[in-house]
Amino acid sequence: MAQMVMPISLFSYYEAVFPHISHLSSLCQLHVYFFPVSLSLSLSLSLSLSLSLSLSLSLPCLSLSLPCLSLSLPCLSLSLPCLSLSLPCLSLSLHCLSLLSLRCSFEECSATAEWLLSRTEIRPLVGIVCGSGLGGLAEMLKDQMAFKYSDIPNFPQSTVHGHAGRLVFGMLKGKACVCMQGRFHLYEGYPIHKVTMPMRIFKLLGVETVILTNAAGGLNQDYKVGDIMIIKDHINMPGFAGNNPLAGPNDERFGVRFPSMSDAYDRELLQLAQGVGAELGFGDFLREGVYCVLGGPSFETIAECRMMNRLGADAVGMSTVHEVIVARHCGMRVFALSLITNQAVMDYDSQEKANHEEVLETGQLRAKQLERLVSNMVTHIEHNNNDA
Ligand SMILES: O=P(O)(O)O[C@@H]1C[C@H](O)[C@@H](CO)O1
Ligand code: HPA
Repeated sequence: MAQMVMPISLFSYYEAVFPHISHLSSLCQLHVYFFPVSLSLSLSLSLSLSLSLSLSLSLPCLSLSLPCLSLSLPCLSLSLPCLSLSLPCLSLSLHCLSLLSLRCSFEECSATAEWLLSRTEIRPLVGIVCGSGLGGLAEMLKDQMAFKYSDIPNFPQSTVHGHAGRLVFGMLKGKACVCMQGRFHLYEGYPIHKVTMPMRIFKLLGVETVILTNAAGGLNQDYKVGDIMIIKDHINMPGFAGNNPLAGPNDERFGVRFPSMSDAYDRELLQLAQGVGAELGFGDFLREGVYCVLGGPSFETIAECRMMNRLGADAVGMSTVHEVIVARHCGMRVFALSLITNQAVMDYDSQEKANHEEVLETGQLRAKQLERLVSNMVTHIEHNNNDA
């Protein structure tokens, strides 16, 4: 009897059972067949073992699945085949797929945080993320203890030039800090949960305040290359299409299901930055504005830049917003800065073209001022936990 391959119904099936898995297709290959009996086999590789048992009822146009058991053990590398036997109307399947690791679960983040805490005595209250070409911020830390991303369990790897790929613990003007010398971007191919996972690790390390920096293209016609823009708000373009790092089941141990974002950028920290900037004599190039994130890696078209500008964005980039959402979700205070490394091209007569080399060069030109602004701010930030 003819068998019908139903890959689409397979993915809806899996999304019903594991709604948090958005990158399943890249991990395993499965076939679903209708009619008398079907057998399918799959293999999955991952850093954690997860076992799930589901009961599913399949009719030609209906597939109903009930997860019965779901178990995951972080930090164990194992791959097991999955065997599923289906009968026309009723099927019972046991899936030994390493799927839950994709979520960056609480257990996985805790394991990473514990791994780090057991290797350093520094208990950071401030977490810093260095944008493209701004890794010099990490060099300001005294009594450093640095870990290569490739040595940290569950941590993604930096793949972009200008992002060194080191997590540096140390003291900045007497305050314990941890600094990501290199961040992750959607365009590197990481699932959005993985891009933002370091924020949850920051939280579990004890971080209370996150300072994020990035390189961005200036959309506001008053901005000049080299300006530093304090981010007062953002526009999450990928979020409009449902690409939000909090999509999927919510783990209340991190935060609430529906976090507010109207207070994403801490207003006291914003005021503090204005004050510190004025004291340092940075008034001429210190701005305050709205950052718009796109997925990248292609830079924007002229029409896209004009559109974003009309929507109220002052600068455009490819990062930060996802991290901010996750940091706020788990209750950390957020302050963020964009260095305007290039003018976004808004005019069809212009010969300018955005390019990564220019981004890195401008980073070098303003690096020292940006470092002074951040380090002076850190000295003034007050924390609940002052034992560190
Ligand atoms: O990590 P950030 O946002 O600073 O990096 C920006 C966006 C792209 O990754 C890159 C483009 O030059 O710089
Ligand atoms: N667009 C997007 N991301 C960027 C830019 C830009 O012009 N400059 C630095 N990062």
